[in-house]
Amino acid sequence: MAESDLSYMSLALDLARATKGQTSPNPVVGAVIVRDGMVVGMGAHVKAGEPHAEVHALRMAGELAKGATLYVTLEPCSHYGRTPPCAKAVLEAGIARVVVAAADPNPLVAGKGISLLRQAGVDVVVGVGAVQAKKLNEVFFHYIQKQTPFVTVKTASTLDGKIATRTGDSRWITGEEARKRVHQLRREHDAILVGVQTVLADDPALTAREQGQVTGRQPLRVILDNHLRIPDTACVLRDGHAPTLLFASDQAPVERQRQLESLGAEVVRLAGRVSVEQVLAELGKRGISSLLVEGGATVNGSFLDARAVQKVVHFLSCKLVGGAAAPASYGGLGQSFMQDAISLADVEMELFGGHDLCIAGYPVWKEEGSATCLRD
Ligand SMILES: Nc1nc(O)c(N)c(N[C@@H]2O[C@H](COP(=O)(O)O)[C@@H](O)[C@H]2O)n1
Ligand SMILES: [Zn+2]
Repeated sequence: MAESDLSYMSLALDLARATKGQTSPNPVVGAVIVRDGMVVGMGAHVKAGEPHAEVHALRMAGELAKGATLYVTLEPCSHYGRTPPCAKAVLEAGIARVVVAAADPNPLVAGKGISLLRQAGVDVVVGVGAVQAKKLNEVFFHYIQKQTPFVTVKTASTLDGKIATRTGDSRWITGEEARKRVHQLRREHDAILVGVQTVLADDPALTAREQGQVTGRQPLRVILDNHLRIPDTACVLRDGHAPTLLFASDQAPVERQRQLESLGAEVVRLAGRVSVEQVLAELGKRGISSLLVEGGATVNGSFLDARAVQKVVHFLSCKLVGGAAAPASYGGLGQSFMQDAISLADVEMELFGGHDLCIAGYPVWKEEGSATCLRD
């Protein structure tokens, strides 16, 4: 692999990274076209339904694309979706060499883009920057294969593992810098989920804010509420910043559902008690590819017990509150033995404001789980 291949791919990865959070359910993709050592075109996929990264780069390069090398972070597509196939456009433009970071796991593409190019005589190299490209598109890779959202559980606790004091006070565990990062995380997700207990205790807005202002794309707000106990006055029903979806049991009062619908909320009734598996299947059907769970101990524990967590983002604040009755980040059944503790892989740490440590990693699941109901 040539040194220059890595550096041009790194530019393509930067272009893709810049669009994080705005292309769902599509991947983030960057493309760079190089001819005789000069960058003659570049582009990124900006929004689902709009042209793919390769098309933007080809348009910029124009005639200069002939005989050039295309660096692209995801395999050029071969299918007619919302837009025509990029592999065809690459061939028509006369590109001589294509360097791909990662193959596309979309079953409609899955290697066909690469084959099409190779069959037409284009020199194709696959795997340059693959690790970074796959991580950048971890949401897309999960969703396109499972059809359920990639779940990130975000929690904040004190150093002694508490998410609130014994009186239930939880504002604020972390400082402003860490909270800024949480709003960025919210903006990058399609939906954000809490349980009704969190709404009753904190009345959160569940919006993505910048300097106190609700700006940009907002996640769908999802509340797990078996008995429809959410009050009419709840911020998520009143502020109009984003739609609110309530998951309830089919035993919940029909009259209450009507009242909540008249306030603009959507209610989905599920057979029996609301389960993590049912919620994820329903959100997946609605095209929600990423879900940020910001629940209390019960909801977080339910996701953990269901083994339905792809990523953990934990803010650890250098504070102690003590109190045997003060709740911890994850309730639920939990593990009986330390040897069954769920380890995180690919752990990354970042310090915010000098006192809040953000630990992010990927739970390693040893086996498949079974249906887990929410207890409230
Ligand atoms: N190589 C590549 N570049 C892009 O810029 C892309 N957005 C994709 N996406 C692939 O095509 C599917 C979406 O197609 P439409 O936007 O509906 O036409 C997406 O699922 C990926 O497989 N690929
Ligand atoms: Zn394409």
